[in-house]
Amino acid sequence: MVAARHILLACIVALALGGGGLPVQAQALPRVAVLATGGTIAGSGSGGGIGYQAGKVSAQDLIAAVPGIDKLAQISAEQVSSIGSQDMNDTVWFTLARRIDDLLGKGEADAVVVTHGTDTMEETAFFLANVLRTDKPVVLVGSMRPSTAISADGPANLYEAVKVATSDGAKGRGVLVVLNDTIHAARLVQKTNTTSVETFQSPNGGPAGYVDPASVRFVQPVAPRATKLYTLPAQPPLPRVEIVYAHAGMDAAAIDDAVKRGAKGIVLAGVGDGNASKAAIDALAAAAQQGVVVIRASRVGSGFVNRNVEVDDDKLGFAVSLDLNPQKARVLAQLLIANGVTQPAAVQEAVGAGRY
Ligand SMILES: NC(=O)CC[C@H](N)C(=O)O
Repeated sequence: MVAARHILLACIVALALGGGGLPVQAQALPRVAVLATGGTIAGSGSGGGIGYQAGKVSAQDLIAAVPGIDKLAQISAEQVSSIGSQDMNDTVWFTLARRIDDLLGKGEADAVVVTHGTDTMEETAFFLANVLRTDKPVVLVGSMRPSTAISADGPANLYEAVKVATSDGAKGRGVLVVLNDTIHAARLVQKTNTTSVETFQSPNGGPAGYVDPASVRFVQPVAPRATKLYTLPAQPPLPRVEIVYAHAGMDAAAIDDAVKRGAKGIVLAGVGDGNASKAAIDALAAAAQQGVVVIRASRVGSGFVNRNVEVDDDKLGFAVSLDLNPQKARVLAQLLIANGVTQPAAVQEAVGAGRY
């Protein structure tokens, strides 16, 4: 009773002082670590021509080119690599994942922004989404025009990425991609146009949200965290998983060769609903019989790949990628195999378990 009265009194005092009764403390800006990997956002050309080199501008210079970014957050910058993302690899991925978990896990930063080339950004985003222990905001950002281009889109995109990373709405959403005023979830995002600034789309669910001068607006609910997080081996590389691209007149050669090269997994970038010629399906079935993880995905670019429609996945020992495109299915297969998950039913369950 006495305790209850004390609490009541404390509440009344707090209410009386609130809204002006107490000195207002200037709120410290959130701390955002920018980890730079290269890409067109750090690209530089000689001017005039269309050519440029990715990954030439340093992390510090990228940030210096964004007016007002220091009003959004206390920014720190680290150079993780200086590559076009066509050269992204397991070594950089391991470094990124460990550094991000360190920065956010030890409370050295409140959010992380990764600058990255756009070609493989969706793969890095999906990889990080499946291995990071932290649930604080991690935002990948890039650009379609180099820093020296007319109307370079990098500075605006970087500004918006920091704005999203520090927004309340980003909390609990895991890894996001921000470009062109649009926010995408790591699982759904895809590069869909070779050169356009609105290249990133989420064809199987739509964007997570939008950024405008006034706000960061999420239009999708916060999805539950991925049920499984994968452990990285002590050292790269991840297990070898190859993508085989289906086409009219396909024979078994590419699949048989992948098995001979020692692939532990094969992802079919199938026609239509993850389909392929009889010769290719037979070769995949033989690979699955030998313990190779086989995931049927699609080269189409949108839509889900479904089980047991034209292909008897149950009988042949295949998993299907659902909404994952071939390049993301490949990353997941690598992580699964590295974590000892190779049975078709367990692979299938893992494909469906991620965060949207
Ligand atoms: N627009 C881009 O970022 C593509 C350039 C480069 N190939 C990269 O992915 O890094």
